[in-house]
Amino acid sequence: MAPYIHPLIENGITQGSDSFSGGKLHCHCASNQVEITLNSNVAHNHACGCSKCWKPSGSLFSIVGVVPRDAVSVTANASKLRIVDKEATIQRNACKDCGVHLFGRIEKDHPFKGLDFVHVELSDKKGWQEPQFAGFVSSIIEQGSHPKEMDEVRARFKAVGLQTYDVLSPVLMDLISTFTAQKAGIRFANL
Ligand SMILES: N[C@@H](CCC(=O)N[C@@H](CS)C(=O)NCC(=O)O)C(=O)O
Ligand SMILES: [Zn+2]
Ligand SMILES: [Zn+2]
Repeated sequence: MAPYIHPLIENGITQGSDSFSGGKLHCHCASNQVEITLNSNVAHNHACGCSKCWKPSGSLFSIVGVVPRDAVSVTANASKLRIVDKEATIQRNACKDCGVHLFGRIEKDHPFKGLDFVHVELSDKKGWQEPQFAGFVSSIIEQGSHPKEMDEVRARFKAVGLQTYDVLSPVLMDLISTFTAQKAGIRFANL
């Protein structure tokens, strides 16, 4: 059986709009949905195969992007949110009833602090940035995907025009290493 990556990929990638300025995300509860409002489009939207990012049922990957945390507000049923793992770098706020992750936030010193991680399929609007690449691809093996299926998974991404990486894209890896270098006292001119 062909690997099922994620609805935003399997239903055909919809290109985002440059003028799109955000919308509301809802959890999967039938009533009293948790709602968050984003006053921004996402950036660095990508498929993530890691075990910690929320995936819709039947999908091998999560699709996750970032927004400035100032652009995120919880606008309904905040009392249903709980942090999945308080020790994790990304504190993923999930609905305690349906399990959907609404937003992930970084509180510790980190290159991506200030950005919240969100899943745009929780919105019914169009215009969100389309997925740009796939990261943490090999991590799906840790959740039970057979190692021999990996060629097929990577080929599926390639077929829809997305590069695959086993950590993050070069742009994001460079951002992380730049932050680490600066922490160690290295100064770069003209960044
Ligand atoms: N192979 C590990 C990778 C986990 C991982 O490092 N995830 C990345 C991508 S979301 C991360 O930045 N995690 C930080 C965190 O979860 O707090 C897994 O699948 O659990
Ligand atoms: Zn819910
Ligand atoms: Zn992840």
